[in-house]
Amino acid sequence: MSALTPDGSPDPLAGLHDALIAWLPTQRWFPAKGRQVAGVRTASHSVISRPGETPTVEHAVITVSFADGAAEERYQLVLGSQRQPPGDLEHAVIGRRPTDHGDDVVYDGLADGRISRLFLALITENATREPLRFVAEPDTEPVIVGPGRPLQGEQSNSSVIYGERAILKLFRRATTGLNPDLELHRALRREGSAEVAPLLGAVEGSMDGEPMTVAMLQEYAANSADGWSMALASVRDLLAEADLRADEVGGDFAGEAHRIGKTVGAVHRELAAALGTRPLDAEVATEIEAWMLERLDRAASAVEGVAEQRDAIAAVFHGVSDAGPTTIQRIHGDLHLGQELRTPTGWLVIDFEGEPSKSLADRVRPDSPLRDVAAMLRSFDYAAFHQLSEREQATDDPDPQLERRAQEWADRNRSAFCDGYAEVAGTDPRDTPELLRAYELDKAVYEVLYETRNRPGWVSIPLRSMRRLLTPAGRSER
Ligand SMILES: Nc1ncnc2c1ncn2[C@@H]1O[C@H](COP(=O)(O)OP(=O)(O)O)[C@@H](O)[C@H]1O
Ligand SMILES: O=P(O)(O)O[C@H]1O[C@H](CO)[C@@H](O[C@H]2O[C@H](CO)[C@@H](O)[C@H](O)[C@H]2O)[C@H](O)[C@H]1O
Repeated sequence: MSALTPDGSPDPLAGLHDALIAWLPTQRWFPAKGRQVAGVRTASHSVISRPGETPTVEHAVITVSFADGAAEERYQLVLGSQRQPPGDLEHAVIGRRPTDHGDDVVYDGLADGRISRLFLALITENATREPLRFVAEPDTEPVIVGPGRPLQGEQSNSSVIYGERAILKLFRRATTGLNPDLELHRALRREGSAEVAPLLGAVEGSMDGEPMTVAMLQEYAANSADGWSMALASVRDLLAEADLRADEVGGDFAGEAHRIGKTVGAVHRELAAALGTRPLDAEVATEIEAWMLERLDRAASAVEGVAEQRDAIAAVFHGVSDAGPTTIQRIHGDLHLGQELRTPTGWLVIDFEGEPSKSLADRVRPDSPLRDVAAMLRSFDYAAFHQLSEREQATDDPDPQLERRAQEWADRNRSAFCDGYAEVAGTDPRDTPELLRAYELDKAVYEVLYETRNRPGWVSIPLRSMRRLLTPAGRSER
């Protein structure tokens, strides 16, 4: 463990390394939970608060190394420290750090309303606290400055909400370059998109001499519900009513699936207008197939169920080369029902960061919009079979009738989504079934890996879909 920063100066977090090693794996946003952290060192560090202000507020990028020798990863921290922080910050404490005048308690800064308030104030003032630049988007109404409330729940990053008006997201994984979430929200704002929450500001910094996105501020969609919870409620209603068809159950979701399809179609049109399109030519097709195969081989070496089907899946990926004339463009890259919010007036798409495990270069690569469409079709499958997979784990007794009904829900909502998408995008995804199937299988392979690492109890959901997509019946079920 080094006590020096890359420029040779003493590491300002040196006294905290052991505490950070213990704390990181307990954080929801830290993806490498199962792996033992071997060490941390500071890659960059700055103090945001003014001398004498309490609490002291620091921004740091730390480099994390792992006991299994895997590649190091970098994460962003906002830290607060004070001799004796208020008792309600107890849950956020990371550790103690010796100073010249005694120990300070260091904690996760976003848990402290004083610190989230400072971030909002600095964005509103377009302030610079070297090397960080706090920027309000041009022509936005300033948000009334006040403390933020940390968002609870499943997240890859960390967010705070300001009085139902704005939401600030601190990106945890530190990468150089413009974060696609900020980049695409900026582009969509320029297009006047009604399908995303308007961007209000950002915090930008630098790392290794390159720009880096620290955080992003957006309008908060008050009174919204996410598509995943709504879809699960609908499936639950259907499975509880043995005698009714999906269209007869109170919680039928098809109208919403249709609206989501229109929303995704509109986002694709806007992204194409803002950032352009290119033909999916032979060279691009070969590249896309190569990424698919590379991830298939990773999944096959980790999961037996994938290894058994490896060649059959690889054959489906040829659908990309055989697609015929079509285009590529910037896309969302990790769409699912949880990335869609139902507001009182319609649907919003959130979180344009792309798949968390991909490099930035891969996440910003133009791709077929069918990657997003396929990801949504996968999400309808997930929602349909989630309850059944829990039931099967608990009882080990599959119920074919419930399975048929879950499949009925998936088919109904998948087609409603495609209908809505085709109405707005002007192309029907079902007109290129082999290309769509290639993307759907690629997503299922990704999900098998994702679930194996993060939620092993869920892996049966994508494995089941993977098998279905390889059967002749799976081809026509749309
Ligand atoms: N603009 C918004 N308005 C209301 N809630 C939002 C907004 N953006 C995000 N959220 C809420 O925050 C959660 C996490 O946001 P997301 O952008 O997906 O973060 P992450 O990148 O950490 O996964 C979402 O599931 C949603 O509940
Ligand atoms: O939301 P993230 O950007 O962190 O995306 C990752 O996590 C998602 C789960 O939260 C994961 O999505 C998978 O599970 C969903 C249900 O929880 C399901 O609706 C999706 O279809 C399925 O892919 C996503 O793949 C992953 O990148």
